Amino acid sequence: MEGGESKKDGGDECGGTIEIWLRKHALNFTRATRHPFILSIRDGSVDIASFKRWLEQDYLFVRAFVAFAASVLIKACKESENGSDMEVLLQGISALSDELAWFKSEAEKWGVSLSGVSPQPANLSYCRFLDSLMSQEVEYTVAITAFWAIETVYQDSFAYCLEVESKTPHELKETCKRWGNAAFGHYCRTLQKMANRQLHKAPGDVIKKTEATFLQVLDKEIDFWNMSHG
Ligand SMILES: Cc1ncc(CNC=O)c(N)n1
Repeated sequence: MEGGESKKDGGDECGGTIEIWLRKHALNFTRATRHPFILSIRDGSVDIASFKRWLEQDYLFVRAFVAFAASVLIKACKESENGSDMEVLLQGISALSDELAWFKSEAEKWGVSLSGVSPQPANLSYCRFLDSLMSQEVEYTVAITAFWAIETVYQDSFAYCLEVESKTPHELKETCKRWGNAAFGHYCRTLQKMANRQLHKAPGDVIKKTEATFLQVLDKEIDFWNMSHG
């Protein structure tokens, strides 16, 4: 621990609320980040049709995620103490712009057409959930924690596919690096500190609501991976 700074603001790497929840809900977190689809990428047995299905659906998801990210940014702007949160989120949105461009070029590479894709039920359900979190009534604490969880599931999942022992096919390395790279890992840890800081000063009912939302994100992510089975 470096000095008292991280303790005071609730950003404690081992004792923050988020770290407690990650231990308490380790089974759910593992289900979301070690899904059979991810394991199949990591061991090289991945079915390319599954990968293409995931790519199509995730492109649609990310378009909805941009709107959610913008809503989190607005909440951060309204919380006067969160000047630096606003900057982190703005950078995140800027990265999503590159990400949409990446989806288009990746789809072309795989001969996938993104224009005719319709969202699967699990995707629709996840997008509706994001919509519900965009409401003005949803506290910044709830929204920033959901945002952290959504980004972190991808970071943790794809970083696992890049570990030295992994047998991830060469053609999928780029995809894994998109979310599994060290800079994205750092971004997720920054989001985690932001969420912890909010939770540190939140009233009990908001903390409860945030924990339930975190668990909902994990369930939605599992359902999303399940779509790749077809
Ligand atoms: C279903 C899902 N969850 C998280 C992410 C990662 N965030 C933005 O890209 C994603 N692309 N898709």
